[in-house]
Amino acid sequence: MERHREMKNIPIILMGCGGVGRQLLQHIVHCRTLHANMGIHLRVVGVCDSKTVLVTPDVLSTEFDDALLINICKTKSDRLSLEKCVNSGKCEASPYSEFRRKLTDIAARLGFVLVDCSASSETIEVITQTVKLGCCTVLANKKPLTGPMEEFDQLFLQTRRIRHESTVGAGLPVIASLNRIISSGDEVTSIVGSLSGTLGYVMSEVENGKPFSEVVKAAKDLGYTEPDPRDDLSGMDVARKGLILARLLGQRIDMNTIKIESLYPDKMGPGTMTLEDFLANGLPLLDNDIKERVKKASSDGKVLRYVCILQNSTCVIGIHEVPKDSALGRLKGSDNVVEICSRCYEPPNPLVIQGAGAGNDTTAAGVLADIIDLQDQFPFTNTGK
Ligand SMILES: NC(=O)C1=CN([C@@H]2O[C@H](COP(=O)(O)OP(=O)(O)OC[C@H]3O[C@@H](n4cnc5c(N)ncnc54)[C@H](OP(=O)(O)O)[C@@H]3O)[C@@H](O)[C@H]2O)C=CC1
Ligand SMILES: N[C@@H](CC=O)C(=O)O
Repeated sequence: MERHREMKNIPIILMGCGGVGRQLLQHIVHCRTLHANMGIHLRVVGVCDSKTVLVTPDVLSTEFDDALLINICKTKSDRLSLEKCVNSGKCEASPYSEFRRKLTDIAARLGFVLVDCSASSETIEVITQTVKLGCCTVLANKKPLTGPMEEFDQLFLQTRRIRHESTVGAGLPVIASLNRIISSGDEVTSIVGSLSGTLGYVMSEVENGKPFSEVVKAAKDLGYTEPDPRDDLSGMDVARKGLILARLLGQRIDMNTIKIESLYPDKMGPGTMTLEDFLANGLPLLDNDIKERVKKASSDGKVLRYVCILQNSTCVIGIHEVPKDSALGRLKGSDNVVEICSRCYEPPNPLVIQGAGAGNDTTAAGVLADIIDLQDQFPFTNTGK
């Protein structure tokens, strides 16, 4: 029997074609049948990186076909320019300087989901502009949510059109769970967690006797770290997650109110050392100190974990010695754990969310689920079979 089904076409423009962005495009291609059965078609009409913007010639009627999407992934993973894809499908390339104008032009004609898989602090303006024009946004990038409070407020004026699950805990349902608790009037009293896949992995590997410098490089190769792993080691990446959670709880705070412990000295920072120099020469200088801290903790039956504590309107971030048999102490690899205490989830029985907290696959899966979650913002466009 023929089943007629209403379909939704959801146009997508992707910013950032690195590990997460490429994986997202692959997930979109692999999920075609699943999404078709759900009555959804994800129509990618634009992709950009830091230098080039690719868009379809007519965003109202054309889209990147799957062969082009796969070619974009291959081109970027071979570290070539997106311009190389122009001959392999229906698309036009422009320099990044035209990006903002192009996107706002498109947004005036077509509602789309602007997906931010970059690690840039410069995307906030175009996100806010297009959302104002009626578009939706999905973020893996934490920076647009962790700038000045006014930027956050501006963006969240359109809260129904914003999803950002992957900004905390990668694909884990941390934001969704917290939003449900908040919207039910259940007052959150604390959130304690190991929120960095990189630092979780690093701490559990140094515990096994491996040198700090080696495991940081391994975390980078596994796709857990930020583009510059110092963003993880400085605690900034965790601080951004802490700030996002705090702001969701209604705290009107900025990054400068968060107490952060860095795992490297200022003199090894991005302002003074190149990334290459840091990885080759800076990191090994930190091995001994971490080894000694691991040894000391172990002599007390404890292990080191990099922890974020949100309590009494403060956010504190740094290394703690925790019992080996605690929820934090048992963490392995890149897993995150988040414990939320509230009236309904009173200590010692918090709501616990645990699982893979970094990696391109799980992060891109979180982004894709967010896109699908926005389907109600898009009309039925045709009747398919
Ligand atoms: N990896 C993980 O486990 C997780 C990552 N995230 C977040 O996902 C985001 C992406 O991470 P990842 O894929 O690992 O990062 P990558 O460094 O692999 O990729 C970043 C991409 O963004 C592009 N880019 C840089 N600046 C801009 C800009 N101004 N406009 C558009 N694109 C730009 C880069 O372009 P070019 O190729 O030209 O350099 C690159 O393609 C980050 O914000 C990260 O914090 C969140 C949760 C988990
Ligand atoms: N670098 C981050 C990636 C996810 O946000 C981490 O290690 O957790």
